Amino acid sequence: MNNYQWIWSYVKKNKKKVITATLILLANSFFVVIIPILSGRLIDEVIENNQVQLLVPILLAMVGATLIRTVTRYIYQLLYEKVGQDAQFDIRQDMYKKLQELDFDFFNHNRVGDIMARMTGDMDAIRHFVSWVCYNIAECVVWFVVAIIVMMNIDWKLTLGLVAVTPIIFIFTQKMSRAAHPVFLEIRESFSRLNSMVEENISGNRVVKAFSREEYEIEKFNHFNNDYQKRNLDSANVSKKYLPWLDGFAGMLAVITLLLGGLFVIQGSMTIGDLVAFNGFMWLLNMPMRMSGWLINDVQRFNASCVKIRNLLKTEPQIRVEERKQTKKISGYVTFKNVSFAFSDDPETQILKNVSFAVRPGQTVGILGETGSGKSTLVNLIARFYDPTEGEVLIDHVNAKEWPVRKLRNQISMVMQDIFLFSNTIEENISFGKPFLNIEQIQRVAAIADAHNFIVRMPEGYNTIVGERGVGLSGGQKQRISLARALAKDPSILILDDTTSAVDMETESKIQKELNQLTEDKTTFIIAHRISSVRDADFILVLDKGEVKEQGTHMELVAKKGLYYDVYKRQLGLVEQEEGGATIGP
Ligand SMILES: Nc1ncnc2c1ncn2[C@@H]1O[C@H](COP(=O)(O)OP(=O)(O)OP(=O)(O)O)[C@@H](O)[C@H]1O
Repeated sequence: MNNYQWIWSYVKKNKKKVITATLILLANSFFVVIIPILSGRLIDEVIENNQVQLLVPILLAMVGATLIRTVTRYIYQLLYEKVGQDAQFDIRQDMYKKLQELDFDFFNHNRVGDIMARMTGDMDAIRHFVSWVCYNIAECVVWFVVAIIVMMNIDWKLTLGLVAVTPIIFIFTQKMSRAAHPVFLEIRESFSRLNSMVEENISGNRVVKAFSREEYEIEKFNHFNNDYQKRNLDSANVSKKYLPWLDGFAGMLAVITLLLGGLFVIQGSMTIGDLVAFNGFMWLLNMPMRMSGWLINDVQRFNASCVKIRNLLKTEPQIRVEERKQTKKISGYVTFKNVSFAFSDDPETQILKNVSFAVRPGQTVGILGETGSGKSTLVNLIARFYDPTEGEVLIDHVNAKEWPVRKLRNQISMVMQDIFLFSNTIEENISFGKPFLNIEQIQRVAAIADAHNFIVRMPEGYNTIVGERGVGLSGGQKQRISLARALAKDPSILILDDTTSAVDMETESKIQKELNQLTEDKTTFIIAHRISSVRDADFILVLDKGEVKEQGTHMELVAKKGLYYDVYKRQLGLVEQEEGGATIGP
C-alpha cells in the first residue's frame, strides 16, 4: 500500500464530501474561465463593435461569475478542510491507541520527543495535504485543462505555442520532486531529534541546574538547532534551484502570447478581444506552473510524515494485548520454572538465569540483591511487561502467556521504582486503577499506606492537584500515594518495588503492619535493599547477577551464613551504630 492508498483508507468514509467538493470545484472552473471570455467579449462587442447596450449585462455577468466563483470556492475549501480534519482525527486516535498497545520494549527504544513530533508536526503535514494540497492540485489540473480546451477553441495555433512549454515544466517538476523527497525525510528526522533533546532538557531541568550544565545544554541544543536549520536550508536550496526555472517558463507564456498573439492580430487572424481573453487565461496556465514547485514540497513533506506515522502504526508489540481463553479470577499462585531473560537489544546478556521458585496465594516473597541483579526485571515478567526468553512463568498454574494481558494486569498491582503521578487530584491518582471508588475507600487505602495524615494537611486535601503541574511532594509522600494507588485496585498479586525506600524505618514498620492484615489473601512481592523490609516474608529470594543464589526464610538464610547473612550483618552493624550499640537479634 502506498502513502496515497493509505491516506485514502482514512478519507474514504468521507467519500461523499470529497465527491461533492470535487464536483463543486469542477463547476467552479466554469466561472473561472467565463471571466476572461467575458472580458474578451467586452473588448470586441462593446468597444470594437460599439454595442454599448451590452456593457451593463457583460459587467453584471462578470460580477455574478466572480461572486459565484468566490462562494463555491469557499464551500469546497471548507469541505476539504473538514475531510482533512476528520482524517487527522482518526489517524491521531489510531496512533494514540497504538501507543497504549505498545509494550515496554517499544518505549525502551523510542524517545518521547520523537513520538511527540509524530503526534504533532507529522500529523499536521498530513492534514495540510488532505485539506489544502489536494484541492490545490485538483484546481491546478482542472483549470489548466479547461483553460487549454477553451483556448484551443479560440485559437489553436497560439494555444499550441503555449502548450509547447509544458513538457519542459513537467521535466523540471519531476526533477524537483526527486531532489526534495530525501531532504524532507531528513527534515522530519532532524525535527524529531531536536524535539527529543528539548523534551529531555525540560524533564531533566533539575539535574541540569544541579550540575550547572546549562551552557553545555545550550551548546547541545545549538548543535541540533543548527542541524535542523541546515536541513531546512537544504530544502530551500532545492527550491531555489528549480523554482526560478519554473517561474521563468511560466513568465515565458506571457511573452509567447504577446508575441504570437500580437502577430495574429496584426495579420487579422485574431481579434483584440480574443487576445485579451487569452491574456486573461494566462494565469490559469501560469498558476499551476508556479504552484507546482510549492505543491511538490508539500507532497514530499506529506510523504516524509507518512513514513514516520505509518512506521509507528505498523509497529507490533511483542506482547499482544489480546483476549485469550483464561478469564477467571486469579488466586495468586506464581511459579517460575527455569526462567531466563535477555533484553531484545542485547540477547547475549542474560539478565535472569534459570530462576525457579513457587509462591502460594497469601504468601509474601522478599527479593533482595545488589542493584542491577535483576529484581525489577523478575517482577516485570509476572505482569508480562516482558516474556521470558526461556522457561515459563505460571500464574495459577497456567502459563502467563495464556492469560489475557489486560485481565492479568487488572489483578496485579505494582508500585514501580520510578514513581509517576498524573497531573490530577490525589483522589483521582489513588483511584486510577479502580475508578468510581468512593472517598471512604480511597481514604482507607491511603491510611494503610500512611498517606492519609499528610494528605488531609494539604491545602485542598484529597482534591489537591499533584504531579507535573501540581504541588510538590517529597519522595516518601509520592511512594505512599503510589502504594495507596496499588492497594486501591484490590489485586490478587501485589508487587512493591523498593516502595518504602524513601520513608523512615518507623513509617515503614507502620505500613508493614497495616499491609500484613490487608495482604492475608494476596500474593505479595517486596523488593527491597533493607533487611527490615523483607525479614517477615514467608520466603526470601537472594538474587546475584540474575541468579537466585539463596532462597528461604529470614532465619534460614541467617543460619546459612551466605550472601544474605553478609548483608544482614552489614545492616545490623549500621543499626547498632545508629542505636548506640543495641543488639538486634535475627
Ligand atoms: N531496557 C533495558 N535494556 C537493556 N538492559 C536493561 C534494561 N533495563 C534494565 N537493564 C539491565 O538489566 C539489569 C537488571 O536490571 P533491574 O532493573 O532488573 O535490576 P534491579 O536488581 O532491579 O536493580 P535496582 O536494585 O538498582 O533497582 C541491569 O544490569 C540493567 O542494566
